[in-house]
Amino acid sequence: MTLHAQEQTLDAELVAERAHLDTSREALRRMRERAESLFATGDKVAGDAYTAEQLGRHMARRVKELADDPTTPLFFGRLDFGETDPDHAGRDYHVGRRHVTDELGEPLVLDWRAPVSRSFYRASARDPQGVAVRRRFGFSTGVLTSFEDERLDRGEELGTASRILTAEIERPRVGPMRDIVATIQPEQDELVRADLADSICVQGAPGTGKTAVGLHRAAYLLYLHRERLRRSGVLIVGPNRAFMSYIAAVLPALGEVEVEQATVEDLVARVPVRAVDAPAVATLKHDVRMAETLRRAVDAHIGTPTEPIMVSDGSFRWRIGLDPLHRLVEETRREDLPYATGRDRVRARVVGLLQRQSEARRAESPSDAWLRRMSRAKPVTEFLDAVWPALTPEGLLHRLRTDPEALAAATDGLLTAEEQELFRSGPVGRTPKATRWTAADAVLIDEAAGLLERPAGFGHVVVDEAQDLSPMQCRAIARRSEHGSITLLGDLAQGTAPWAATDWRESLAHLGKPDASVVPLSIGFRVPAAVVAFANRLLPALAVDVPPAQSLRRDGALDVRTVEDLTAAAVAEVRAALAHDGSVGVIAADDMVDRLRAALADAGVPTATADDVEAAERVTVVPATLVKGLEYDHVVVVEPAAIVAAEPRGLHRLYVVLTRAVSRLAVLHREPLPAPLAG
Ligand SMILES: Nc1ncnc2c1ncn2[C@@H]1O[C@H](COP(=O)(O)OP(=O)(O)OP(=O)(O)O)[C@@H](O)[C@H]1O
Repeated sequence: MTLHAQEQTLDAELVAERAHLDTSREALRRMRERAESLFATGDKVAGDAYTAEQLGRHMARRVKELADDPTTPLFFGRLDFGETDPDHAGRDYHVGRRHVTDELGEPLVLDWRAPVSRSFYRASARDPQGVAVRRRFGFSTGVLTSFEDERLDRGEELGTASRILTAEIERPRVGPMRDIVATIQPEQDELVRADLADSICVQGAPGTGKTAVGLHRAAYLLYLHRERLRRSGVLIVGPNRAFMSYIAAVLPALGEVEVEQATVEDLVARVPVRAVDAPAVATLKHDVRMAETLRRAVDAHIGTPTEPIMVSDGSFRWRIGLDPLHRLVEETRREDLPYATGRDRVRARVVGLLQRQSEARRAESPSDAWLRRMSRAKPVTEFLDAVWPALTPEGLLHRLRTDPEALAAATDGLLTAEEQELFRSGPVGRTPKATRWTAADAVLIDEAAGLLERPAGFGHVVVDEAQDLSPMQCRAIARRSEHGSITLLGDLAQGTAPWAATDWRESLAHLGKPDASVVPLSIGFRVPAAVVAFANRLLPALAVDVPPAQSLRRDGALDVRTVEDLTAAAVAEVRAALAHDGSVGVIAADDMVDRLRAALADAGVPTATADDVEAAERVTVVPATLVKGLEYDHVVVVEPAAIVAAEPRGLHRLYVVLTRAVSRLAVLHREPLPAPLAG
């Protein structure tokens, strides 16, 4: 074929693909219209209010799922199967964000999560999986502009050399996080498509796509186990509000609108947090020994019966002797139920014994009203209050804080006398209500609540930035995933909390998933190679055993320089950065942030805050403690020494800060660089 003829063929193919895109968009529009009209008539056809509501919710969700964003491509790939494939001989499929079918129900676009689509991510020249040609499409604001073929049947494979993949990775970043369905890499896909029953822990250097993998796994599991997970729910846990708002749009863009997204603080928010613990106190409260302390404190309330129960019932008087009462309490204790369930059980058993006596005398079964009356009879309640008193989580913690004897008994052999004193230090109100609780108290109160009543669990929980969870926070998550599985995502090198994990096995044990596999991700998609090399200088000083990051990105720029006036230099750097596309993040120690914001405002550069991901301003000034998990196209780091000095694990913080840049990193310093960087 001549060059000209080849070009003509390519043009004709592009035209055909565009036509397919138009047809698919039109079909999606019809699907949505159908869903909308059903939604509108749903309440008229449904029999009762409950069904109408259920149906209404289902249809509303369906309409949302079928939303079409004209700026994102409806499909991004195509698979042409070879003539000899047993299942799909000679067929071709477009792969996209959701299923689109024509009026006859024939697929126009296959959901990326469908079994066939798997080959789009996993087929290779060595293992073509029946695929003759894999095609990737290039788009520009929703318009199909190019495609790229890999003839797997001829042993051709582009891998990470794909032009379209490179363009996607190197795209200047703006605004919130986006999905990566078009370019999920094989090692990521393996994690995304892991079985629902499998709990996994992903250890990955900055920018290796851990967050992306976690979110896509949630979407994949919801697709595969829709009914089950809709009932039990899927939960995404992240470190702070800024991060949650950064990732919030990814799942809805994939059609998944019903996933709960929360910080650990949100999960345990049973009491308002209105006080701050001294660091040593917080560390003690997050220690796993607190779990045993609370368990013992709850158990200590279970008493021994000392008197029989006597209940008057009209002309009858029932009596339960000490022996059966002892047996009944012992039996219930052995059942190891949540404490409040145990209390109900003891009450029910007492009423059962009364019922037996009544039946023997009256020769008839008692009515429900009688059973209710007996269960509320004063002697029964008094007995319960003596041997199995009602407890509240706040009351339990308050008692430990205010009653040294109760604390000593609960921590015997667990906490030293000094630790007990430390635990009781800090102001505490006269009553639980009057107490200003701290963030660590909230975690303890949640633990106590879990001992009293089991919380409803989720079918799957994705935990991001998990290296920063304390043992007690891990347990809070474990309670919510007891019967489900988890995806734990993190990087030990980025641990900045005082209790940060140094070994995933320990975290997994606290999370109740000791057998989960720990899988590394090593290819970085965010940070350019030169910047990675610079940040990696810190690794030996971080005292963690993790594989260093490798970058897929050869582009990017690093500029480290000494300056006289930090603020003026930062303003000049931001101005220069604004000449490029993409977002600009100025990261500094928390106490420098206001000054930088003010200086930028004076220079006529408006700035946004990290939690406002939809902000019109392109420049965000972010305190170093809030930047975890985020990324900016151009990052300006101001005075690394101050970031390190601000907290005990300051070098880990600096490692996080230096790995936020997508295209360019400028490091401005007046003081000498921290030692490991100065090499
Ligand atoms: N397969 C991929 N194709 C294109 N972009 C990708 C891919 N995987 C990850 N990315 C992009 O790389 C960047 C980093 O991804 P992500 O935030 O998930 O990494 P991370 O490992 O969670 O980082 P951190 O450790 O800093 O939290 C994001 O912009 C993400 O969209």
